[in-house]
Amino acid sequence: MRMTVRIAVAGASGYAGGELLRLLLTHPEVEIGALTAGGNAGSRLGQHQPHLVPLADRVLTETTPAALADHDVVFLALPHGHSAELAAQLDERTVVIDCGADHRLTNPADWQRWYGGEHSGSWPYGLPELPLADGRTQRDLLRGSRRVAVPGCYPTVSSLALAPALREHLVRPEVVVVAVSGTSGAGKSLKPHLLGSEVMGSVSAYGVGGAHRHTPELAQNLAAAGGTPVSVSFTPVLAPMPRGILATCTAPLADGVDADAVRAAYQKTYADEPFVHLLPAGQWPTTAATLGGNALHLQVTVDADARRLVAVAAIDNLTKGTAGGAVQCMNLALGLPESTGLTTLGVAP
Ligand SMILES: NC(=O)C1=CN([C@@H]2O[C@H](COP(=O)(O)OP(=O)(O)OC[C@H]3O[C@@H](n4cnc5c(N)ncnc54)[C@H](OP(=O)(O)O)[C@@H]3O)[C@@H](O)[C@H]2O)C=CC1
Ligand SMILES: CC(=O)N[C@@H](CCC(=O)OP(=O)(O)O)C(=O)O
Repeated sequence: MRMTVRIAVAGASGYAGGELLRLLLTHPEVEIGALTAGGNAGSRLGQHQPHLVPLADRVLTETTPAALADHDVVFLALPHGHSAELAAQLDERTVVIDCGADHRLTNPADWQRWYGGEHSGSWPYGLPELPLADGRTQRDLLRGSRRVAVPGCYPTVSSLALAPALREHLVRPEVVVVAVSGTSGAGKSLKPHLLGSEVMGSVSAYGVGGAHRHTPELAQNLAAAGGTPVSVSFTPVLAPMPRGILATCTAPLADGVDADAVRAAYQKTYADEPFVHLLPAGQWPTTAATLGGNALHLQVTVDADARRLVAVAAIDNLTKGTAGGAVQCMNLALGLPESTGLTTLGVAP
């Protein structure tokens, strides 16, 4: 049965907001309502998102509860800390999907340590494919939900790369993740380390030594998968490309585990997942193959000498890593088929 879902996007001038609109424009059940921004309210959307031609002449309005009222679904693509107060003023029946971090962490002490200030509480975590220790997947907690916290882009790719190994107890719960990201992960606002002359022709680590705020989010996800606390060493790396993340994830193998057991577990876990693409043995993910699509490309093997599992995964940080994941969650919340309006097709070369 066809339904018309009226949606609003707060933060429509930003990278995440733009990607949401690119996907929602081809979603068969969606009608696009309010588009809001901060300082850029009053300007044309086409000035900020020239690729969204059908919406070019829409004018951005201020981000207020009144502007977002009377929509079936409100996407919040705002900087951290802006969602809670706004969401509290929206009707409880409205589906609110927050791309920011405000409601991702379940432990208030983690929120205080990594973000500071009062914790606004947690919402169902929007990573449908995440396998859980009790045999369910996270999508079971998202069906019909009126509030969803979309994951950070690094936790999306690295959680799905490692979760099957933890759930099947193929590794010890001590993981190491090194993930290379394109610059759009940092948003549009001006940051000195993201100036063209600083980024071009160079790859650099940041947030080194367990200092990145995605560390507790990843630990939370992997604990949910394995049913036991997981120690996480996470190092993000910035690369001179606009989109894409490649995460290399390793963990010590449990006794007796070999490559066949690892591959079988990953095949079983993701066999029916439309957006997790386990590559044929020997083929390794590239960010280029994921661009513009909602697929996570994954490969896994063992390093027999080092006795470690090695999983490598790639996503488009703005699609599967933000907006595509958010649309999956909207579909689940509304009872639509989860893949509606989404594609695994990338853009190449
Ligand atoms: N980029 C990514 O890969 C990912 C982003 N996210 C999350 O999505 C959210 C948006 O990120 P992103 O799009 O990259 O960021 P951008 O900086 O590109 O966009 C931010 C948006 O928020 C608006 N905004 C900023 N301040 C205010 C304010 N005070 N009141 C109302 N609107 C405001 C901006 O409007 P204006 O143009 O008027 O300033 C803009 O539309 C963040 O929480 C981010 O953490 C999550 C996963 C991945
Ligand atoms: C390259 C880059 O700077 N990436 C961002 C992560 C973006 C992301 O996933 O977002 P949230 O802010 O929603 O958690 C960073 O490291 O802060």
